[in-house]
Amino acid sequence: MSEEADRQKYDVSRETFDRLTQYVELVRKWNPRINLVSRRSLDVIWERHIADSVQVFNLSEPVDKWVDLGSGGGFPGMVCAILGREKMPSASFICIESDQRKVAFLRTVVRECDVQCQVIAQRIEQVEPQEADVLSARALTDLSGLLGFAERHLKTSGTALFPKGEAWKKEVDDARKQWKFDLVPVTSLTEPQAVVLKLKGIARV
Ligand SMILES: C[S@@+](CC[C@H](N)C(=O)[O-])C[C@H]1O[C@@H](n2cnc3c(N)ncnc32)[C@H](O)[C@@H]1O
Repeated sequence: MSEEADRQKYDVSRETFDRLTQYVELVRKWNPRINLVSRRSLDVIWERHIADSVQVFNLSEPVDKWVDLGSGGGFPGMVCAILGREKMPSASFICIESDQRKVAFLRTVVRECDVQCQVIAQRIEQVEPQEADVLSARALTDLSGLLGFAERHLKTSGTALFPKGEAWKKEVDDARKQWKFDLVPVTSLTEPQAVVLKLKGIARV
């Protein structure tokens, strides 16, 4: 596919596409040292990680504050911050990550790609409550664990966006023993068995 077709597929400006391209290059450069994504998935980084993150971003209305937990190499949080510069210019984006090497990577991306994103280098449990409008997290922990983090960091009226693999229904059943929430499972555009769980009204049972 040509670069222009790719850009149109993600529906972003030339400037945003260039930032994403620069970010992908940094992931490729740092990956052998700190394993940001699996080596295999590096070959399909656009289809697997960028597209996965773009679809999370596209599930949100414009908001003021977006917080991504356990951001690792920046999926989906850093991609959302890059898209947000163009599409949600008044939003602030925050990535929370406790691994210092990954934090160093994320801060390099912020600097070199000129992204507006705060990187908090602490454990999620220790960061002061964030009152986020949107909370995202991919590949961090099971849904019950994520809802515990949402209780701390998501506004009562906020939305959680959690990509999940094919075992998502079991995670939802388990979580319902302790939590109530309104759920919309959105079929993943990158993997037909996977979903992005969109949750609101999260509260303990
Ligand atoms: C499996 S990786 C997923 C990274 C990224 N979200 C992705 O999907 O590519 C999980 C990340 O969460 C971070 N993490 C795990 N527990 C954490 C905690 N309690 N506080 C902050 N970061 C945490 C790890 O350091 C790791 O980078």
